[in-house]
Amino acid sequence: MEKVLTIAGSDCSGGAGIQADIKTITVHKLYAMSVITALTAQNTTGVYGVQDVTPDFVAQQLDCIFRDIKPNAIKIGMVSNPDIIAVISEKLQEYQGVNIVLDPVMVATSGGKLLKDHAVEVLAEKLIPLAEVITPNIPEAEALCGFQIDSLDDMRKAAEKLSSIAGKGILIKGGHLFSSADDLLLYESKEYWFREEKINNPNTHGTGCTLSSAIACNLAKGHSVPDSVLLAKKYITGALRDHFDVGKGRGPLNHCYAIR
Ligand SMILES: Nc1ncnc2c1ncn2[C@@H]1O[C@H](COP(=O)(O)OP(=O)(O)OP(=O)(O)O)[C@@H](O)[C@H]1O
Ligand SMILES: Cc1ncc(CO)c(N)n1
Repeated sequence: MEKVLTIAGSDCSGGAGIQADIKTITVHKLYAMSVITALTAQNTTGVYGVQDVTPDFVAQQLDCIFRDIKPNAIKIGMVSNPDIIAVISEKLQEYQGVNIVLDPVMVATSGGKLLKDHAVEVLAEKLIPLAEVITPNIPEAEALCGFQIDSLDDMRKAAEKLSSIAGKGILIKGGHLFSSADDLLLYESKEYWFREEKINNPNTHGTGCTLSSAIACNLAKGHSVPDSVLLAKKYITGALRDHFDVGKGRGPLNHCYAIR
């Protein structure tokens, strides 16, 4: 059985972060491991507290995993601050981590900040180049490339700009744009569009975490990058179509119905 590691923050309400990743990896019938970068006190209505793990303890968790069980793919989510980013970058290079999918998490669906402002440049310099695929949503892509994205054509321009800092694939998620949920992958200078109708479901807490860990699962199974994104897009669309409704705010996905 392939092993997938998630390096991310904990969401105590179970919708995003480590919890969403472990559910996704398990539904893909793979073995899940986790390195926790931060504890968050959050639920479907907001993020109420963040407690970062020390960089040394993040390093210790990574050492324990890589000295014992080598992951076939790695998903990186919330990384919180520059020191945590630096340590993850060093360790992934030391242990030659493969199939790295980086979700540059900055702000939660409910609005809470999950990455310090001054950490964006460090993320771009130290982690983004190591990734097989990065998966920014529209606001994250705007923060990384420095201009506003209002159209599918702007998504294309942003992907091209990001290809100068990203190692390989760039997937810009269109979930935050108007009426469609079209995602654009730029991989090996080729464009792939993954088009889906926008589902009228306000419960999108954890969609980004789930999509990136599903891509990591598919890479671990040996699929190509474009095929991994296609399968992950089907997974997320299936989970959204279930119209699961938990909590008082922007609710989570139902992983039990993502693959039928
Ligand atoms: N209402 C929707 N209908 C269909 N697909 C959606 C919808 N909202 C998001 N998606 C899809 O879900 C995936 C995640 O995109 P999104 O832009 O929501 O990520 P995100 O903002 O990083 O998520 P989060 O921060 O909530 O974890 C993308 O494939 C996107 O197209
Ligand atoms: C821990 C964590 N990671 C990522 C997100 C983004 O959805 C979130 N809300 N919480």
